[in-house]
Order: sequence, then structure tokens, then C-alpha cells
Amino acid sequence: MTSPQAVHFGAGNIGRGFIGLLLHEAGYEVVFADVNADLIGTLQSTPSYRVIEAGAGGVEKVVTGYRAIDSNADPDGLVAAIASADVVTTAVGPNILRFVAPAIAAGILARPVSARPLAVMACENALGATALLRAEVEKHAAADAVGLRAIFANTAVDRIVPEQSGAGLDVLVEPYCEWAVESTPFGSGTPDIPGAHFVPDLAPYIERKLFTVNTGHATTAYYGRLAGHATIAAALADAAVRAAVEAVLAETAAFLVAKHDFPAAEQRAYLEKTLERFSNPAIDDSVERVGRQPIRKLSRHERFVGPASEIAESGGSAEALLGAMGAALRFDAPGDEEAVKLQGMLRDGTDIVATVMGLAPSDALYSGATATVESVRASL
Ligand SMILES: NC(=O)c1ccc[n+]([C@@H]2O[C@H](COP(=O)([O-])OP(=O)(O)OC[C@H]3O[C@@H](n4cnc5c(N)ncnc54)[C@H](O)[C@@H]3O)[C@@H](O)[C@H]2O)c1
Ligand SMILES: O=P(O)(O)OC[C@@H](O)[C@@H](O)[C@H](O)[C@H](O)CO
Repeated sequence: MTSPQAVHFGAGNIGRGFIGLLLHEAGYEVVFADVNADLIGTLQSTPSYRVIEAGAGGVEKVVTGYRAIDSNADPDGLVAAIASADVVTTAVGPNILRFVAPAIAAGILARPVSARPLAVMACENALGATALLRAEVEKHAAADAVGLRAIFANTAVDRIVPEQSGAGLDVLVEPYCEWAVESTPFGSGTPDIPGAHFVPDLAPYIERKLFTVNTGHATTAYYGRLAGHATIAAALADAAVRAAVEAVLAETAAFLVAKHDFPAAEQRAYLEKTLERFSNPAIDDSVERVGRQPIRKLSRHERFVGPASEIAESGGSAEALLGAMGAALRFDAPGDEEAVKLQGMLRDGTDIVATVMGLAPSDALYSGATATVESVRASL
């Protein structure tokens, strides 16, 4: 019997170090698709790579039996792989989904209607990333035809995978991981991926992950960089940074507990586990990686403005989140295209509250966000 096939877009850190690994462990032949020709060449010429879990309880795993396609150089091969695949996943970044959508649309249209529907799951740090991917796919293929041949499910993906220091394919990761996938789009026939956790309602999982792990991570990165720290673990060992992070996570914890009915003790344990993960001495995670793309991170439904808006709308205080947004605005990292653009916007008077944060004067967070931007501008 032939193995089921999964096409995975993005053979980077989370692609090789988490999603590719789980699909391999589930028995899929993984076909990595990437625009990085060197990386694809190395995958094509190397029969296996290691996923090395660094830290307490970590083990080493080996991924084998994959193929790799350069999505620029072999578009026909990519479409053919999608046409015969069981699963398509992505880990390319939310802003890149629109670029992978045309190939996915063509691959879906090339599938017979009688084939088992393709399971499509975007594994990005964003609310509704798969829904966004679907909307992009439907710009290239009629929604009816797509709906007959594919099932789209949102996911929440959690594993810290820092930038890799070596040139090879091996990936150093933290031992912890969680991949939650919404089950309802599949009815009773969820894909057979033992490492994934299928849940009927993804909202509590993705919001808790994004607004605890990613809000806390980004807060550590932005305050940590301002205090002169290079890594997340070093930043969190700084009492002033840790206090700022804990203040932010106290606001999101209260919000998450109220909105999703998590028992307060469970949220507290989740938060403490998260801070322990950030402090893993075996993971050298840079503040630049974690703070990357501050314009995306400051957008309306992301890790700061998302929870802060809902807190403000319910009459609560989002002072600590607003403070972290101020630190994000000060993320003056010359190697980060969005950071450079944001610094330009601060200097040229762009209405950042409207254009970056997506807030209008009628929004409860508007005045706090405006005061934050103005105070950062005044300090330049
Ligand atoms: N690294 C982590 O700790 C982590 C954890 C959870 C979720 N994520 C999410 O996973 C996604 C990927 O993050 P990462 O850290 O693996 O980034 P990464 O930069 O290591 O990997 C992204 C890969 O996508 C490739 N890519 C870019 N454009 C492409 C295209 N058009 N077609 C195919 N491939 C393309 C890049 O060449 C790169 O290899 C992001 O959404 C991120 O938020 C990352
Ligand atoms: O990938 P980003 O840029 O959305 O966020 C940076 C980190 O917070 C993120 O990659 C975490 O390491 C990851 O989300 C942990 O699951």
C-alpha cells in the first residue's frame, strides 16, 4: 500500500522542526515546497535530517522519506503533487499565504471530484490563517469547485523553533509542542495525524496560545531589546523585563479566563509553563527573531491590539498591553524590513493608529493607542 502524501509549503524552522516531523511520524510521505532553491537542493540531496529537542526531557528524532520541490522552478510538479496529495499544510508566514494560494488552487482544480477531499491546514501564528488561505485560493478558483474538492481547517501551532545556527537541515527545537486543529470541517473523518489534537472549537486554543505565548514572547523581545539583551532567556532573567511581561500576561489571562471560561488555576499553570519555556537555557532564541515584523504584530487582530481592544471594550484596563505596544514601536532593528518601515512612519507622521493598528476613533482602545504612539514620537 502506498503512503498517504502531504505537501508542506515552507521548509523552514517550523516546517522541518514540527509540522514535517508530525506528518512523517503519522506515516505521510512529506513533499516540502519552498522558494529557497539552496534549501530545496539540500533536501533533495540529503535523505534524512534530525529534529533535536533541546532541554529537559528532549529526545532526538529523524525525518526520512521526504521529497522536495522548488515552487518557482517546478510549478507543474508542485500542482501535480497537490492534485494527488491527501493533505496540504503551510508554515510560511501569514503574509505569504497569498503567494502560495495560486498553486494550491490549481492543484485543487486538478483533483477529480470523486477523490477524497484534500485537507488544507495553514500552520501560522494568526487567527483564522486557514480561512485567510481559503479566501486567497478562491481568488484563483471558483468557491464551489474548491468546496467540492477540499476541506479547510484552522489550526493553532505551538513549538519554539529559534533561528538555526548550522548550515544543514537538522533543526534544534524545544521539547514542548502542540498542534490543535478544528475538527468540525472534517465531520467524522479527521485526517489520521496522531500528533495533532482535533478540537471542535479552536477559538479558546488559538486565543490562549496567541495571547499568552505570542503576546508574552513579543513583550519579552521588545522590552528585552530596549534593555540591551540579545536573547529571550536573558531578557526574561532581567527583573524589570519580567515584571513588564507578567503585567501584560496578567491582563491577557484575566481576559482569556473571562472570555473562554478557563479555570483561573489552569490559565496560571499555562502561563507559568510558558515563562519556563521562554527561559529554556538550551534554546538560544534572539529578540530579533521573536520581535520580527512589528507591523504585523501591531495589527488589529494580532497579539497586542487584539486582546487590548477587547479588554478596553469591556471597560477594563489594558495599560500594560499599551506599554508593550510602545516598546514594539521602539523596535528599531535595522535588519527587519517592517521595523525600518515603522520607524519611518513614526518620523513622517503617518497615522499609525489607523493604518497599522486598524483602530478608528469609535474604538475603545483608540485614545490609549493614540497616546502611546504620540508618547513614542515625542521621545524620538
Ligand atoms: N519558529 C517558531 O517558533 C514558530 C512557532 C509556531 C508558529 N510559527 C509560525 O510558522 C510560520 C513559519 O515560521 P518559521 O519560524 O518556520 O519561519 P522560517 O523563515 O524559518 O520558514 C519559512 C519558510 O517559508 C519559505 N517561504 C517563503 N515564501 C514562500 C513561498 N512563497 N512558497 C513556499 N515557501 C516559502 C521560506 O523560504 C522559509 O524556508 C510563521 O507563520 C510563524 O509565525 C513559528
Ligand atoms: O512567528 P511570529 O513572528 O509570529 O512570532 C515569533 C515567536 O513568538 C513565535 O515564532 C513563537 O516562537 C511560536 O509561536 C511558539 O509557538
